Amino acid sequence: MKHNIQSIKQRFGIIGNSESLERAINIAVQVAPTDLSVLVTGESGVGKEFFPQIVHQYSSRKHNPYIAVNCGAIPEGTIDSELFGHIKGSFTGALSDRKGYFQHADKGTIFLDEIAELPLATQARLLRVLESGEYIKVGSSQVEKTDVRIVAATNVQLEDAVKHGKFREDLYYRLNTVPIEVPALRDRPEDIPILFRRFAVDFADKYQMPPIRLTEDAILLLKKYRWQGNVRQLKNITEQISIIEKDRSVNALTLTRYLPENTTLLPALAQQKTDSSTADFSNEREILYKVLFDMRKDMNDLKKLVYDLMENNTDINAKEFDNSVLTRPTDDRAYPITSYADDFDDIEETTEIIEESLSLQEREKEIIIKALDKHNGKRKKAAEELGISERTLYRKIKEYEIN
Ligand SMILES: Nc1ncnc2c1ncn2[C@@H]1O[C@H](COP(=O)(O)OP(=O)(O)OP(=O)(O)O)[C@@H](O)[C@H]1O
Repeated sequence: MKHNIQSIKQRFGIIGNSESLERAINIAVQVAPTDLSVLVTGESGVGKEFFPQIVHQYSSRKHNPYIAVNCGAIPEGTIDSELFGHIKGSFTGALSDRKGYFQHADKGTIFLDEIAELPLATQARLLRVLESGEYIKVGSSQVEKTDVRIVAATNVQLEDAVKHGKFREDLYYRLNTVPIEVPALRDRPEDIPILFRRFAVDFADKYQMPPIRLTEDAILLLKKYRWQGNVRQLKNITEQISIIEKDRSVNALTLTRYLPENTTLLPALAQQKTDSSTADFSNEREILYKVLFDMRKDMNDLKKLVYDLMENNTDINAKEFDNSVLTRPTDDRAYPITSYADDFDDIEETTEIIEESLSLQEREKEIIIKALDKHNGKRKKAAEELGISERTLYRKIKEYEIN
């Protein structure tokens, strides 16, 4: 059956007309009626979650269960039991028999997100399901059968994980029967303005305000930006601007205040909100991070300028300073420096303080620990409060070795 790509996009709320995105959608629709496994790849925030849904909805399994499992959010100790179930008494706390997702999803589709996070032992169990539909519940010796279509997704290079012995090669080939690559936003800049417009209209609706619009220079800037956090980041920034800016016409200058320097840290914090009550908290923090980043950049520029001037033994006149270096993005005020001698100590001191407080990774770790403490170690709640996805939190916990 031939499906109209526009109606598919409309049905799933997918925005964008780029060839690479449409190609990915077409593959999903074409492979849907078969029972082949599908591996969806692409950077974080590109919209991978639409694809298993397309595969399910256009398959003969569409009236049966669709179960999405975030492998990265389940602790290693319980993942086998979650996926395959367990029998009563198989471990402390196993007070009764439990069905696993593979049993629940029988005759349907299971979406295994963040597949690279699966421990090797679980990978072996999964391979068996893929090859024969068989699995064994934790603590049991009885072989069970299931009829499940598997769609997996990952934002890491599985080939690398295979090379490093973290992912089974046989499982990789078995999953990768049909690969779907979802393009990064920077590789389809033509989709950026239309995504922005749609999000702007959606947030205008949500917050009962007129939609924000971009000026020409702002559109150019958006298209040039690297979007490490992809569509999720674009959506998040559109939301921030929609809430904060009174002037609904947004130019490039305004926009720069919301575009973080490209770092690995900020996109992680620029995740989609899950709960409106957490929106203010995380927005505030993101803005604070951005201000700190901008301040550090300004201070470094300033330091360099002062050292250069010192070295050249030049007579310093504040008026000769480039105002952009002395302008802080928070309020657009210039901070005039009247004499080098008077201010150099202050600058050094301030730089030290700022650099200290700008050990952002430390700060991030601290914030994560606080959020976990506050919610008695409950990752779901902590992730909600932090405005990041549970799997991002899981990754960060591992990265920072938080116990
Ligand atoms: N083409 C698109 N049109 C509309 N919304 C999109 C599009 N792509 C992504 N989004 C939105 O961006 C956000 C992130 O998408 P999604 O959760 O699918 O990303 P992902 O690729 O699964 O990322 P991760 O690997 O971090 O899980 C969601 O709110 C999603 O609705």
